[in-house]
Amino acid sequence: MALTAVLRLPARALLRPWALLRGVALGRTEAAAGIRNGARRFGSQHVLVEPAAAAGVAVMKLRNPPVNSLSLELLTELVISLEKLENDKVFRGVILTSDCPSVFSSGLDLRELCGRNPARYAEFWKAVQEMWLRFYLSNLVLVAAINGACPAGGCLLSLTCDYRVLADNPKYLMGLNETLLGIVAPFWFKDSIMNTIGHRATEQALQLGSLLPPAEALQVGMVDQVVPEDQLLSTALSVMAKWLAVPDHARQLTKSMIRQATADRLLKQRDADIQNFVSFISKDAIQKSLQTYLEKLKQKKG
Ligand SMILES: CC/C=C\C/C=C\C/C=C\CCC/C=C/C(=O)SCCNC(=O)CCNC(=O)[C@H](O)C(C)(C)COP(=O)(O)OP(=O)(O)OC[C@H]1O[C@@H](n2cnc3c(N)ncnc32)[C@H](O)[C@@H]1OP(=O)(O)O
Repeated sequence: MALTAVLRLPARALLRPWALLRGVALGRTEAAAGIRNGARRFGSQHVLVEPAAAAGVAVMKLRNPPVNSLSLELLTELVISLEKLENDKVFRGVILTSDCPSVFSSGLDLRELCGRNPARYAEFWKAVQEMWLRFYLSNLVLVAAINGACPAGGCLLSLTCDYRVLADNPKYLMGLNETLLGIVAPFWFKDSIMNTIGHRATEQALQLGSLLPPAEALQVGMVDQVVPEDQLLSTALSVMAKWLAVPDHARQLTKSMIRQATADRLLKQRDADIQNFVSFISKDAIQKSLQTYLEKLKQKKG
């Protein structure tokens, strides 16, 4: 089912997440197999959601091969999937991870930032904002199990989580590298990282566009734990158990007390932020810079 068709579905369908997601994305056979096995397994084209072994926990996997770039479709499906889990009283926590080998997410889809018209840029940026706001303020416990490279928008997505566990692999670099592309991380990207690693570390990481290997990401506080790759999911589940031992209402109000002010800064100026983005990204110099970066990425293999 096309994304536009999903968005046209009636509101009551959106309140019945599993029916919707099953219909959206799984072929009849796969959906039937999920029910037959007694394990409900749901998904959309780019997001797979399955219950974890632990009660009340879902695993949400990004699957937009090859590198989980955050396209308009993936961003929209992420938000819909999270909303479904929030509306399903069964779930209290989500482990966010990748279904693509060696990449958690390559960040915003660069094809969304190049050669599009202003209306499309605006639509895309609104979806980026929405993803950040919904994940950052989610009342569920979100644990990122980072099983691959995590640059830029991928890092932002992980920063919305309550806890980050990174698999120990020197190739799994993480950070907000926007300056290296000749672009500027917006204030709410900056707020997200500054709330996590502090003022001084942000000054360096953001200006230098640092992509840190696991040991350095841990040292600076960008992640909370680094573990061998084969222990990533079990560690995420242990962390989740600890967080879920706290009564939801007390934890949720505390989370909101800490995060709402940061979210409000964007909420108060969403439209201005979109206009700012559209005008910035449409500049010839910025487009040239992004095209050059994309070309270099493509030539890397050759
Ligand atoms: C005054 C102004 C004030 C305020 C500013 C106002 C507004 C703000 C303006 C802009 C803000 C924008 C914020 C942007 C955030 C972003 O997230 S931009 C994206 C940044 N991402 C990256 O830099 C990562 C790039 N990718 C990689 O480094 C690597 O691909 C990888 C380490 C993730 C994986 O490496 P490999 O496994 O080796 O895979 P390949 O490199 O071979 O890639 C495979 C394939 O995928 C394509 N690709 C990679 N990343 C992206 C991407 N992000 N988007 C689209 N496509 C991507 C890559 O080109 C390859 O394509 P093919 O060659 O196979 O066609």
